[in-house]
Amino acid sequence: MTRVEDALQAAQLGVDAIGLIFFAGSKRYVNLEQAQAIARAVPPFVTVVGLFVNASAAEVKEVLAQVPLNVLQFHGDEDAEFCRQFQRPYIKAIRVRNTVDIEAAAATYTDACALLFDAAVAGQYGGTGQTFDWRLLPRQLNQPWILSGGLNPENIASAIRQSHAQAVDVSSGVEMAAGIKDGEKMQALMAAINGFGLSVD
Ligand SMILES: O=C(O)c1ccccc1NCC(=O)[C@H](O)[C@H](O)COP(=O)(O)O
Repeated sequence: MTRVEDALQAAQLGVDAIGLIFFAGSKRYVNLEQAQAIARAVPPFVTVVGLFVNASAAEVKEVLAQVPLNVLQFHGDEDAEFCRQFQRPYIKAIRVRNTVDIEAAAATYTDACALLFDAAVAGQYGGTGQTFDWRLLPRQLNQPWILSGGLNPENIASAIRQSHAQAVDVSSGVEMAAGIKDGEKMQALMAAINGFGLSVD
């Protein structure tokens, strides 16, 4: 989310969480002022996730001091020791190429509140709009996990059926332009997943 109005509409549609990207290399980057406005505007029952890519600990702490984030999401090459130092639950994003990536992540980020499985696209960390082979996903994992990567109103139901995901994370699939959400697409996505009873970010 980069705009208060998009975050409010998502909250109205019933999402469980919204994400704010503090990675300057993203088209969806938000500065501290934007982030504060969005985080303060959303209702208290919507989890505000702050997303970082290979930031320094000082950068993460600076954001935490100024923006009320509930959860941190690390989308780069951060190790578990780095991720667990901030007194916030954390999500570790994994760019999936094969089942070994998933098994290694589950063995490494044991204290993550969730693992997020995303598409692996060379030279990009996330928000790619690309799907990956959902058959690689585990039937059972001793950790909550989130399906991500190229999800949109058209493929979301099939993705959930095939992957058995209990939570999904969607970005470009509900946008009209990078960082600008499309209200109709968000509505269509939520309608498509209605009935699955899962978490949406
Ligand atoms: O969205 C970005 O611009 C981004 C850039 C760098 C790292 C992560 C980024 N997004 C993180 C997300 O959690 C996205 O929702 C996820 O990658 C899925 O994106 P999409 O395939 O566009 O739905």
